[in-house]
Amino acid sequence: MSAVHDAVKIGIVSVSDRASTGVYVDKGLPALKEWLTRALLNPVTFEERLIPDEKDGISAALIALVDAGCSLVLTTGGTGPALRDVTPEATLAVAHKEMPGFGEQMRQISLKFVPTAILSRQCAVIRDKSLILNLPGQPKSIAETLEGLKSESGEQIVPGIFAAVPYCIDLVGGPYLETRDEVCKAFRPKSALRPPPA
Ligand SMILES: Nc1ncnc2c1ncn2[C@@H]1O[C@H](COP(=O)(O)OP(=O)(O)OP(=O)(O)O)[C@@H](O)[C@H]1O
Ligand SMILES: Nc1nc2c(c(=O)[nH]1)N[C@H]1C(S)=C(S)[C@@H](COP(=O)(O)O)O[C@H]1N2
Repeated sequence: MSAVHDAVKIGIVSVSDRASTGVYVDKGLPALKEWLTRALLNPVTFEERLIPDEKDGISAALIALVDAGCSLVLTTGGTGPALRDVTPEATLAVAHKEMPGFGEQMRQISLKFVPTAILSRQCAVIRDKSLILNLPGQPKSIAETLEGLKSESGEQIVPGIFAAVPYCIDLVGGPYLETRDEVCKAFRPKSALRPPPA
């Protein structure tokens, strides 16, 4: 498997005052790893951070992960309206480009799960050759936004945002990400599809 799929380094960042100080056990990093391992065929190396809701510390972690070669960086937590929620500000502070479609689509998807979806200010940006994506803090929101909503028979009712992630990473010069269709069917234009190995 690993011979035919590009290796990828992914940064995962859980932003939580309480989990980072041990008030509760962090469920964000395990949920991110579980979903990404299930969804991707590529061999993945994870770079993990569990940090408090501090803007400068979050920005510094994002820069360090991009500089370490992470093609994709996912954050969870700190996207709401509370005073301490500053993950979107910290993300925008390191942006070279904003990718507003991801935040818009994630809020649309999340409305299928919770009426408070619009309280998340989650955003996505490009920095160098990396895509940085904010997800809400509720651990269950990770699979909800990445994978979307499926019926009991597995039929996709609302597509998750991860379907657009592999092509986005192609466009910024990153590795060729391939997904398990039953978890998340990635979309690329035909002209961008890599021919299967002979
Ligand atoms: N990293 C996490 N691990 C486990 N549960 C979490 C985590 N982050 C959030 N949650 C759960 O989701 C709820 C809402 O998350 P939210 O990000 O709003 O937390 P918060 O009120 O900002 O506090 P904190 O930053 O201390 O996690 C929390 O009350 C908690 O039950
Ligand atoms: N898919 C999904 N999106 C969600 C939620 C959720 O449970 N599932 N929670 C909402 C709530 S209650 C809040 S306050 C905001 C912000 O959450 P955060 O501050 O933990 O990032 O995300 C929203 N988006």
